[in-house]
This record gives sequence, structure tokens and C-alpha cells, in this order.
Amino acid sequence: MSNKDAVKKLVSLLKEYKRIIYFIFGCLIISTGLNLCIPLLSRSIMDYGFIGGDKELLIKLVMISAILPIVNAAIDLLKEKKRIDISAKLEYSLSEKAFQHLIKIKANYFTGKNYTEIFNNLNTDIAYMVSITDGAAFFIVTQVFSITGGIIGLFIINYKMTLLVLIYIPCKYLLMKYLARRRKLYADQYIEDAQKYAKWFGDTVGGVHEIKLFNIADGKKQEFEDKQKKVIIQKKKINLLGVWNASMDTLMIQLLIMVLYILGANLVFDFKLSVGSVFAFITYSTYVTAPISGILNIGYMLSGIIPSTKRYYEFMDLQEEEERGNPLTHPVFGTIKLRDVSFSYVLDKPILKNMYIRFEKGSKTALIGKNGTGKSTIIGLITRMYEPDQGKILLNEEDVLSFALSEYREMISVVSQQVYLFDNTIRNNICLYKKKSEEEIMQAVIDSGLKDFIDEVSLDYSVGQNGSLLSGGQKQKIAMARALLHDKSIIIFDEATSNTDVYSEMQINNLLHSRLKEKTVIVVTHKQEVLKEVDQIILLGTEGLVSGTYEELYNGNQDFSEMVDLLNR
Ligand SMILES: Nc1ncnc2c1ncn2[C@@H]1O[C@H](COP(=O)(O)OP(=O)(O)OP(=O)(O)O)[C@@H](O)[C@H]1O
Repeated sequence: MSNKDAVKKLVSLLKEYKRIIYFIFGCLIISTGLNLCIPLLSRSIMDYGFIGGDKELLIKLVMISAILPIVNAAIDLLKEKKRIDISAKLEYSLSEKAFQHLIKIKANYFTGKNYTEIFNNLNTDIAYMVSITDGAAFFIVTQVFSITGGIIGLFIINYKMTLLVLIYIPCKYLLMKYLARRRKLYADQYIEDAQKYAKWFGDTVGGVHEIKLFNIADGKKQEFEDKQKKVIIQKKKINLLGVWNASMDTLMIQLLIMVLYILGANLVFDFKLSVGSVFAFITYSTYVTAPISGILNIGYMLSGIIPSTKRYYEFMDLQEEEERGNPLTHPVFGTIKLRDVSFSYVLDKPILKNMYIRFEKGSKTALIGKNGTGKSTIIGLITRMYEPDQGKILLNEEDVLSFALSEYREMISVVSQQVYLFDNTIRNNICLYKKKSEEEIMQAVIDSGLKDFIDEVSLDYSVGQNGSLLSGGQKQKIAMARALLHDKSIIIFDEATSNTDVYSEMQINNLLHSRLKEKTVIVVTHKQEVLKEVDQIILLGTEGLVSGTYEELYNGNQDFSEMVDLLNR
């Protein structure tokens, strides 16, 4: 995305609030106009009131100049209320769109992603984009009015001295531009270092157990110092430059005022200018010179907003899962087939090649094979987290991609080795926003072997972030109860009992013949008790797959018999 496109996107975001923005600009023009009257009023107070001795006029003018700030403050309040309103609406709208998109993005985006980094980047980008509506942005518009009005005021008072102010403008502009360029460089570096730090921080906190177990706190502390130091140094440079900026700004304005006083005094002594005019002139000259740094800030402000806008829209352009297919009121439950399926995560590194597998309706299948042979990948394809590069996955002879995604997924439950539990109660983790009766919940709790634990803590026990207050086995049982309660047609257990105790495991095995009798069940496991129970075993190897019953494979496949013998040793 080019800078121009990013600006277009930003402008189109603001279009929605066009009327409010016009209102804010209206307020800005009125209040700048009122401010521009103040020096002329001061001049009259000085020349006609004090020096001319007109007491009545003096009181009137003083009262008018007291009312002006009150009117200005009222306009400002109104304008700020509207501006804060746009800002809040824009922030919500950008965050909501990002969140909606995030949960629909294809699964491969999340592989190896650091969640702190995703959160930090989105937050930073949205904050920068929203800053287009902050006070400073609108203030810049005021600055333009202020300069224009100031120059008019200067010309009205004395055009010769105005030329001096106009010569001063490019000098200050060049100095400020130099400082602004430096500040942009520092700011870009700061953003980059802060991002790296956020990524590192997320990664480190995620591995806090490893840090303790392997006693690598010193190494991590060193990394922290390196990364955090870089961020702090850049921040310090930016702050220092800000101080330089402000000091140079004040110094140059003071220099100009000094020259104007000297020239003004000469004109007063020659009776070419009144005292009040000199003061009014000096005030107008600050209206012209002071906003230059503010205007240069546009570039600085945009230098943060534009990269963030680009990154935000690059994120928003990431491919989402397609909810394609006609919605089905009654999804078809039937035989699933992988027909000539090939799949790779990375180009030219196929994980599955021309694979044919058949999962008969209501059958029980065990998927086995060495680590990395593609068992979880097959599950990912069946659940449509990924799509085959070649071949098709069929449900009742229909390509699963032709089914509406959410309805298709409504047919499947997965209990995996790495269960994710939300930071909520056991009940809510089991029900997952579906209304279920107490009896149904309790039955699922009993069947999953979770009953003893529930008797101990109750269904309303909070499990902590990703079930951190539970044991691995308890987490798996909750996932099991969840799968049973939702009563889907196809149930997949991916090493689902790796953490459960032997009693619970037996109980779960029994489910294959009771509660799950009618379901299509796919189990990834090497446990013999299960392998003996299932209708077919699919053994995945690097060269492809073999399938059969326990006896068929034990008698006809060397790899399988060797594996079983190893388990029996
Ligand atoms: N998201 C991914 N991106 C790239 N490669 C991946 C990804 N997920 C898995 N792989 C690779 O794909 C291959 C198959 O992985 P998969 O998880 O399907 O194997 P598995 O048989 O389930 O292994 P395990 O028994 O260890 O759980 C592995 O070589 C793995 O490194």
C-alpha cells in the first residue's frame, strides 16, 4: 500500500463523521476569529483608553475582552465534546473490525505467532490511526487560520515591519524542519525497538516455566537489559530533542520580538506608530511565527499514522476463512473420505501425498504413526482449518468445501492434547455459550470422568487463564465433557487422554460402545486398549499409509507389529 493509498483510507474513515468534522472546523474558525480580535482590542485599550484617557471606552473594551475568552471557552467545550466523540467511535469501530477479522483469519496465520506482539501491534496501530482525530490534528487547522489572520493583522498595522516577520518565517521553518526530520528518525527507530521488545516480552513470559526450570533468568535479564535499553535510549533522544525544539522555538521568537520592539520604538518616537499598535503587532507576529512548528508537526504526526495505517490494512487484508456454500438447515452426517489429498504447509515440502482415507459413518478409527507423519494435519483438514492443495475431502460424496463452514463445523467436536480453556467457570467452559440443562451437563461430567472433581469444587469453579488452576488431566476431562455435551456427529480425540489417569481412560474407552456408539469417532492414540476396540487403524508413515483392523495389521505389517511388541515390552 502506498502512502497516498494510506491517506485515502484515513480520509475515507473520517467521511463517516463528515458533518461533525465540519461542525468542529466551524467552531475552530469562530474561536480563531475571536482570538484575532484580541490584539486590536488591546491596541484600542492602550491607545484610546490609557493614553487617550477615555475611561468609559476603556471599561467597555475591557469588558468585551473579558467576554471573548468566555465565549471561546464555551465553543471549545462544545468542539472538544464532538471531537472526543469521533475519537471514541473511530477507536471502537477500528478495534471491532480488527477483532472480527482476527477470529476469522485462516489458522495458518497464528502458527508461531506471539500473541503479545499481535495485541501490541494492533493497539499501537489503532492508537496512531485514532490520533488523526486528536486535539493536535485539529489544532494544526487552527494554526493555518491563525497564520492567515495574523498576517492580515500585521499588514493592517504596518506593512514594512510585516516584511521582517515574513523574512523570519523561512529561517524558522528551516531550523524546525531539521529538528522535525531528526525527531522522525528517532521515532521510527523507537517504534521498531518497542515492537521487538513487545515480541520478546511475550515470548519470555510464555516461557517463564522454562526460565525457572533451566535457571536461565540471568540470560533473560541480559536480553531484557539489551532490548529495554534500546527503547529507553530512543525515548530519551526523542524527549531531549523535544526540549531542544522548544528552547530553539522560544529563543527565536524572543529574538524576533526584541527586534520588533527596537523597530517599533523607533516608529513610535518618529510618530509613525502608536504604542498600542506596537503591542498589537508583536502579538500578531506570534500568531504567525509560533504555529510554524505546529504545521511541521503534520509531517511528524503522519510519519506515525501512515505506517500504522498501512500495517492495519495489511492485517485487514489477510485472507479470512470463507463461509462459502449454501447454508444447510440439517447438515448431512455420513461417510467422510479423503480422496487423493495432498497437503503442504510450506511450498515444495509435502506433508500428505495423494492420500485416500475412508471414515465410514458411525465407525471408529485410530490414526497412528510416528511424530510428524501428519496425524494432526489430517484433523486440521477434516475440521477445515486448512484446505487440501490437491484432492478433496468428501462428506457423503460432497466436497466439504461446498458446505457452509460454520454449519459444517457444527458437526464436529475435537478434544485435543493441547486443550484451551477460557478464563471462566467449568460450567461455561463446558457449555460454551449454549443453553444446556443441569441434567445434560451432569451426565457429560459423569461420562468424562470429571464427577469426582466437580463434587470437590462445583461447576462454578473458575479455571484461571487457560485452565492454569487445573491439572492437565482435569483440563482434558473438561474438554471431553464439552465434546460429549455438544453431542456432535463426528468426534475427534487427538491424544485426548494423554494426561488422564488409567481409570478415567477405561471409562472413556467404554464410551466408544455406549454414548459414542452411533458417532463417527477418530482417535489419535497409540494405546493398545483403544487400538483393539476400533474398526480400523490407519498407520501413517513417511511413504504413505496402511490401514486395517488390529489383527490384520499385526499379522500383515511389520512396522505395526514392531510398534505393538515395543508397547508390550
Ligand atoms: N503450521 C505448520 N507450519 C509448518 N509446518 C508444520 C505446521 N504444523 C505442522 N507442521 C509440520 O508438518 C508435519 C506434520 O505435523 P503433524 O502435527 O500433523 O504431525 P503429527 O503426526 O500429528 O505429529 P505428533 O505425533 O508429533 O503430534 C511435521 O513435520 C511438522 O513439522
